[in-house]
Amino acid sequence: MTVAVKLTDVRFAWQQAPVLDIPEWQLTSGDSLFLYGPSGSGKSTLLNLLCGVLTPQSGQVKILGTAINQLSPGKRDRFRARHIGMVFQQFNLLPYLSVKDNIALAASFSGGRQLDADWRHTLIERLELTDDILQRKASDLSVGQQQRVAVVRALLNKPELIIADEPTSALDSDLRDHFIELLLSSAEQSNATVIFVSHDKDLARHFDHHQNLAEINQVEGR
Ligand SMILES: Nc1ncnc2c1ncn2[C@@H]1O[C@H](COP(=O)(O)OP(=O)(O)OP(=O)(O)O)[C@@H](O)[C@H]1O
Repeated sequence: MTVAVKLTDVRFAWQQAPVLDIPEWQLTSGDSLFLYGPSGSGKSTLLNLLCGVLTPQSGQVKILGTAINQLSPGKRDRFRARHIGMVFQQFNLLPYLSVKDNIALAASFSGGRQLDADWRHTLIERLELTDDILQRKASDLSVGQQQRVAVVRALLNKPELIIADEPTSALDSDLRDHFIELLLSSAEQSNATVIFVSHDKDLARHFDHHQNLAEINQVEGR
């Protein structure tokens, strides 16, 4: 069993206000985790530490054996592009580009990885992005369609770690379940580790493990 994520003595504060104090936390490669906790408890902050968008004031954030918080900003960006797929609340699609071009743009950030054209095709089919959708501008899509494009983009480069932050908040319950099944089965095909944050506890049943952030975070009242 290899370790995908390992945090040691991680502390993070926003302007002197402590948000996270995590003595130790780890995830095994290929696991899927549903992470929950009340609003303001630090879930998004933790995800941003995992993908190196934020760095902790102390401690170590190891992703796939690399201490991401100790890399220079440029190396961190390259590491993220190569190894981490992110599906966040705002899908970060470029509104004036077509869906096809949004996907092509993600492929160009592959961090030097060779794009697998068959995998791209499989993802587009699984997430039911029809030719009509592929030609449309991202700004003309429904929220559900944008979410599906965001998943294709996140999985395209076969990242070892997939981080999703409330990606299904705008979907009805049938679409939501379908979306998660697609996300998880696509991740499984590339043996990726998945961390999924949501307020909706009903979604937990899709995941191997469930954890309340309060179980690993020692900051009082979070
Ligand atoms: N950019 C920021 N500047 C200052 N404080 C921040 C910033 N982002 C978050 N915080 C604070 O950090 C704490 C944790 O916020 P975070 O967004 O990580 O929580 P969360 O669990 O993801 O919440 P939610 O479920 O509502 O999205 C909150 O008290 C929040 O006000």
